[in-house]
Amino acid sequence: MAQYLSIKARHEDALLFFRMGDFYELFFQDAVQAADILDITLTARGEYDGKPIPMAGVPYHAAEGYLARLIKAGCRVAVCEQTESPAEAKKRGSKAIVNRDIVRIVTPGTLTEDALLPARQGQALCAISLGAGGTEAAIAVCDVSTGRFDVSALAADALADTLTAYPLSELLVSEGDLDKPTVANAVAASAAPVTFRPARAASHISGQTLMKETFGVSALEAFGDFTRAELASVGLLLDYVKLTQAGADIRLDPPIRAQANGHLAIDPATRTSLEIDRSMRGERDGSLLGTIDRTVTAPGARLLSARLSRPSVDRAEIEARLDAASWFADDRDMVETVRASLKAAPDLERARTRLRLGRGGPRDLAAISRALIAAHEASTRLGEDVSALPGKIANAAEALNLSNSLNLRQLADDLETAITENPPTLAREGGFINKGWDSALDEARSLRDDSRQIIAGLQAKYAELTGINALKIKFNNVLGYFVDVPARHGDLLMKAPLSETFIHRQTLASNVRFSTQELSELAGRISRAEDEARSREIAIFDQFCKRIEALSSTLAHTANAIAELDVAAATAEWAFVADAVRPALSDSIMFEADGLRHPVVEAALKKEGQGFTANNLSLSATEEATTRLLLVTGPNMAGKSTYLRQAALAVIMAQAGLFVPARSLTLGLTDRVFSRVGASDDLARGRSTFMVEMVETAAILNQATERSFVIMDEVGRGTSTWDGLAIAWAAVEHLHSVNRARSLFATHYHELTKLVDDLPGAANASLRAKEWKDDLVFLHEVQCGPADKSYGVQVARLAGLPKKAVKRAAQILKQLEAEPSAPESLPLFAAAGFAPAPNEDEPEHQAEPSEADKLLQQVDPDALTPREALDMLYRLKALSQN
Ligand SMILES: Nc1ncnc2c1ncn2[C@@H]1O[C@H](COP(=O)(O)OP(=O)(O)OP(=O)(O)O)[C@@H](O)[C@H]1O
Repeated sequence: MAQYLSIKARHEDALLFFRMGDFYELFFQDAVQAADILDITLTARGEYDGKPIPMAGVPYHAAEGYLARLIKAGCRVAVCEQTESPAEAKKRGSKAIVNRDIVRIVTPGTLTEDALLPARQGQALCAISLGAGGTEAAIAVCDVSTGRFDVSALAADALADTLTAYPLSELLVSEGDLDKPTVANAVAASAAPVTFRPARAASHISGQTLMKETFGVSALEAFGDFTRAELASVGLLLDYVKLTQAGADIRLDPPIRAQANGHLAIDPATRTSLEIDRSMRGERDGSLLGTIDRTVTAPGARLLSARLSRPSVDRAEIEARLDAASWFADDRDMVETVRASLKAAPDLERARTRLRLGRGGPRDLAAISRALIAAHEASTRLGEDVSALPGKIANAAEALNLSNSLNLRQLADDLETAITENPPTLAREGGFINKGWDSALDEARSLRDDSRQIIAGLQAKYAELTGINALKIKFNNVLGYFVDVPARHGDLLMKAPLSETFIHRQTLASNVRFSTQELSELAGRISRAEDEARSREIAIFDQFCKRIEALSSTLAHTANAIAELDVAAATAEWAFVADAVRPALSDSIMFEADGLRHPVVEAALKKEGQGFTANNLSLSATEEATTRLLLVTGPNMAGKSTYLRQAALAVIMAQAGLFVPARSLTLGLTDRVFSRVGASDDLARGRSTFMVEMVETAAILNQATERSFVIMDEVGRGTSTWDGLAIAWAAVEHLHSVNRARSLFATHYHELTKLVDDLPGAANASLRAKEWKDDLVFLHEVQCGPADKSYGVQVARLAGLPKKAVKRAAQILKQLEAEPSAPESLPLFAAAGFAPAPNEDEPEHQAEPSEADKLLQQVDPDALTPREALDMLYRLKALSQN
């Protein structure tokens, strides 16, 4: 208990997994909490302060599953192992306790086990740090399971957007930054578990020191010119990795400095509403990624996911990705052969990292060998002449071809020869090295096997000696090898002369067990040979780990090449299936789509045997007279949202370097995509539906630039009609005249369609529907010009509203339409020649009080006689007419 308590005291914030033999035990409050989460038995062991100590335990060989559940439930787990064997402890005295120490702290952002990680998704542990002025920030992001490590500097108010572009599993924040609004905002937007760290961990000095230490360099220039904030974020990150790895060396690849503004910015609300990698229900199914992902390797799947989450703004990079995909798209057979080879490649990236971290096993060695062989095979399919291939494929072909690296070839060959077909997860289980690889191992094994043979022979000899045919030689963990006879023969062996050979060990209800001198000697020989074999195997395993560590950066390169090739082939494969094309990129600010479709809606309709109607869209912010803002109207359910979303998705896919579902698309590179689609409460952050809608609208109107792409759906519907209409009206004008972004604006306010008369860059489009025999038929076709009406009541009927209610709604609608105060007569529309939105930089004009105002200010109504009041009214009327 003293040992337990001293270790626990250092890890108050984590559940302590205290290794005792074959179990991890938890005590006190930890036990109560874990028993509750894991649904395991809570027992008690010993006493502390006169009270029983609550205890719960999990078997070590099944610990991964339990760990996964605890992490999912938001816990952190400190794993405490026995750092010596009981035999070693005994050397210090018969009562000595085995030494124990923390070997690792498992947190949501530092997982490496396959069982604990989704294979097709990365995990990002991210540290954020603010510069001294509070406007500059930096983030350091790593994936402990693959070794990737990125650092970037950015504006503080871009933190939230950037964070949500990563598959964030844990966010590290310095306690010194706790009260900064930009940080609080980023933390709230990220929705990942947050770990607060002492401010001293986030110093640029600590960042410098740790980085030098980790990568064994004396100067950091080789990695780039880091800002103070970047170094501080690196310090925060590396300090935490070190802490959770309990002093083991940090094993990350050298940092890649992501370019500031190197990505298409997508804010968290847009990300969610466009369902890029998660559907609204939080699942991968039904998201864009879930629909288009045809990768066959785990690193490929993670790369595709990263590209969709962080599309590029670098034209050369996007073109290079598209070149690679196009090369495959021209040759379907090539796609099939390469994918077939890659399919056999296990997750090299994570296997490599587990081995580097000392958490790997023989299965990871086999994974590396199989991945290298599969990758080599894929590279040979790409053709002899690498120079004829597009850049990315040529690079991958060279990296994967084992003939280009003697060391890798040797490693792959050796692993293939040495490691058995189905090796165990843990090296100490043994039996994973093939016969013929190591003569000392073979010798130990044959000694063991020979002795086993002799033991098998002993059974026949003893049966003959005793005349007991049912005599057996068995083995268990308590007695080791023993002679087992049915109970009725027990006495015979316990009496002379047989009792001289057979030594009684155990009497059970139906059996009696004995040992013999000869058996014990043989058992000793077997166990020594087994120990020898095991330590030989572990030594061989360690040698392989060292070779892998030495080749670590080459292997990282191989894993990247596998991912690149896989994504390019998968893009082409999806293009075949979905009839997608390569987008053309342009420098002018345009969006010209012919026959554009929504990949997810189309796939869903296809499953039901229905077709999807493709539509065109042409926007350009380059020239004044062309349409940059399209007002989209149409009945409910006509396909407005789908039309808007497919355009935004096409921008994202194209800039991710993927093909787009269209007959053709030309896209002027976009700096940001904004989407305000549908509204939901964000009660956790104390925001009502309308508030959320306005916050998102504000973000767009404040930030969208001429290079941005904006879709806005039904802005203003969360409040009263007139307020909503007024807000929508103002938003359209602002988008058109101030932001000047390429925009699609869907609305049910038909009054807005008149705006195009005054806004030269705006036009109307509508989705067609036909009334047919009292029914409504949606054509899903976009046409020029505004829609005639909403058909809301018809849609309500389709949705199954009670007949009585539908009838009543139709009646009310008729009345409203007939009333003189219908929207057409609103003052809002009288002012059709709407003045341009006031420029924010200019102070708003303060009108002088009018003569009538001045007069009114002097009047005290209570002091007036009725006669004077009437006079005053005449004077005011005269003044106002002047
Ligand atoms: N181009 C299309 N081709 C075929 N079906 C489509 C198309 N667009 C939309 N749909 C179908 O119509 C349904 C409704 O589309 P959507 O949500 O875009 O309509 P909406 O006009 O935005 O409706 P509301 O105004 O009620 O929000 C979709 O779920 C889809 O099944």
